[in-house]
Amino acid sequence: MQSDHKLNDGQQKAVEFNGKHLLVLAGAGTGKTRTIIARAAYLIERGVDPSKIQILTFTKKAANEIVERVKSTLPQSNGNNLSGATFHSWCNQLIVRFPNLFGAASYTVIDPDDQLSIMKMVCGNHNLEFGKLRIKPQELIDVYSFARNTKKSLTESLRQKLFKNRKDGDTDYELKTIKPHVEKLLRAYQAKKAEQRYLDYDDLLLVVATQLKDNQEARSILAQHIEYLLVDEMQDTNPLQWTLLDPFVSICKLFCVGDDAQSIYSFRGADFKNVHLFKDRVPESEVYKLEKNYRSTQEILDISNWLLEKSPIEYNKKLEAIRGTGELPQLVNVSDEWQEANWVADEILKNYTDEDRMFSDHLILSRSQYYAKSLQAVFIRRKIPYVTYGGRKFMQAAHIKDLVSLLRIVNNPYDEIAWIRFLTFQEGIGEVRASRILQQVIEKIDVEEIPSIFQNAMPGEDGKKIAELYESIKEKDDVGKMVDMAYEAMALGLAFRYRRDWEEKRKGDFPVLRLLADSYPTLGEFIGEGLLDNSEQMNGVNVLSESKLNTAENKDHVIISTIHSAKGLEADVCIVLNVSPKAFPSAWSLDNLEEIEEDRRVLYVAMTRAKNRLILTRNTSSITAVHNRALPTPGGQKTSDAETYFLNELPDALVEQKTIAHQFGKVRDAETPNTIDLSSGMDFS
Ligand SMILES: Nc1ncnc2c1ncn2[C@@H]1O[C@H](COP(=O)(O)OP(=O)(O)OP(=O)(O)O)[C@@H](O)[C@H]1O
Repeated sequence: MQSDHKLNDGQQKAVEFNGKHLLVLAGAGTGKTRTIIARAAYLIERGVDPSKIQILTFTKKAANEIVERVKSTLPQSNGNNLSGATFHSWCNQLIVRFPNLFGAASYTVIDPDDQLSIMKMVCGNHNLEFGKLRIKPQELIDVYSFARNTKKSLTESLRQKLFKNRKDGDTDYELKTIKPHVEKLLRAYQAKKAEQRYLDYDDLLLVVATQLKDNQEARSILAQHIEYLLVDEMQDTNPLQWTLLDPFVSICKLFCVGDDAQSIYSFRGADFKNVHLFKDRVPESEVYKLEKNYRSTQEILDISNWLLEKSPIEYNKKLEAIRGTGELPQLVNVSDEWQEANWVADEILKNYTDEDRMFSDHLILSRSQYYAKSLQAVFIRRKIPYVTYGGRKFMQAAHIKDLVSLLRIVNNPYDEIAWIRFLTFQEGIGEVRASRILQQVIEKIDVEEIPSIFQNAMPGEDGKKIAELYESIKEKDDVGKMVDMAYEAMALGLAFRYRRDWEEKRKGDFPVLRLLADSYPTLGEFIGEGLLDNSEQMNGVNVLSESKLNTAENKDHVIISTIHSAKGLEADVCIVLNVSPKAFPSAWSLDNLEEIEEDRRVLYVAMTRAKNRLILTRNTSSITAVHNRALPTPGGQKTSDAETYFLNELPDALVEQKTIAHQFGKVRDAETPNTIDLSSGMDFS
């Protein structure tokens, strides 16, 4: 066997497991992925028909990668019929392949955007409003999907999704008031789906699961087609997925791998009971453990182990490095995200030139793709090629889309989506009036006439101002200046529309947008790239999106990923951004122990991606900012961001700390503070 296929005794034992069902429960970097790949190859080598092996993973990317790696270990064409898929796409394939059995052949699968459109139709484009509470159609979809995935009641799902799981009298009262209205809308949504023969993603799983549970014939038909089900990332499966897997216990043999300490999808209903209760739930099953970590050096595992030990949950895990010792992880204190972005860029360029590392040796992780936006702007400016994985793209954020809609009209007056967005952004214009105006545009579509269309649409000062704005943006030939101008004109409206989190979250994006715009020669290119980002979703999972510095010839790039999309990834140098108070755990999680612990696992996943060098950055302004804030817990005690901050009691010996000097250099102050004399400078004579 080649070294890439070598297995240790524990892995080998799992691969050759001869019983019925097996769960391999093992820590980060212990070779779970390697084991699942070797298991598939082993079965095929033993004569199992590859088309009777189904590999299930969380993302399409992971499925393809595992299938390709299995094939590469086998003599040519032996693994050709091996199939790897996500739960959703597998169920879709089954529905199509067995049209009579599942009875859903003439149905159309709808994606989350279509789901939202249907819900909007059902709500009549209105948000539900009850006193202070406003429920948007998207939130209704989320509640509906959460309830079905977790198998929780509507009341419980509303409580969890809309009321942060609060259990006080006021919340109960509000819940009771809104529930009948929500129920009516959700039932109407279901009726519309049935009427138009639509299946949303969760329906795919439910159709298959229900049929298999209730119908012995269905089970025996599938038993002829599937012998082995290999499930990756078992800790992130949710109750709905378990309902799907459950009938397969009697249909075929299950081989599942997972790590309870890496369970990070409970917001989507993942339930690591699926691993903890495996033995109880699955008859004739066994659980094997793998304990040796092959990925990281011991110092990286020491800080990761320390983080888990601090948890009230017992994971019984202490990772040990096969590779021995290496560098101490670094904790780098920065004063803001721009300084952080520049420092990261310097570090990567230094590694690239002085240490002979490739760009692709670097993995940069953040909680949200959104957080890494300044970094992306700096990378573009400093010509560091990168790709991004996961998360909502910067250009997809609502406030950015609002502003860009004006630029899109300037760029292409036929762009109907942009027209609707821009027009409905204006106060007093709803979708109906916007469509009427759009009609005029489509009829005239003489670029010269656009200012007059604006004026007709909005009689008075507003229309005139917008018409002038349009003309002055059009005259500019510098994309950055166009952004400036659009922002100047729209800032007030934006600040009002997003008043809930404008200062805190959104306003700071416009300098970034400006910087991004500056790096494009034409408005068309700037907009083109922004739009491209929108088409990167497949099956609800984000796939690769490349920066414009990446051409076919340049495949060496840094990966910027959300931690949630970094499952299974590893890199020589791993930089985790903003490991600051308020971020780990998130300020939003502070009143919920389960969420705090999920955040801990998120950080654990991030840290354990590093092979040789782990760098955590921390924003020092938030260290000082948090100390006065205290939030109540449901039990009434006060906890504060400062108290719950994961790195609070981090032993000095586990990291090397650095503080990055401010751009204009460190000043040398006097050692002790002087006193001031306020009676000087006055002549009383
Ligand atoms: N027996 C082995 N010999 C040498 N290297 C190994 C062995 N097993 C695993 N590795 C290496 O260790 C690293 C981690 O393996 P793998 O990705 O399979 O672990 P994992 O348990 O799936 O990790 P995680 O859950 O953290 O994503 C990989 O680089 C892999 O090639």
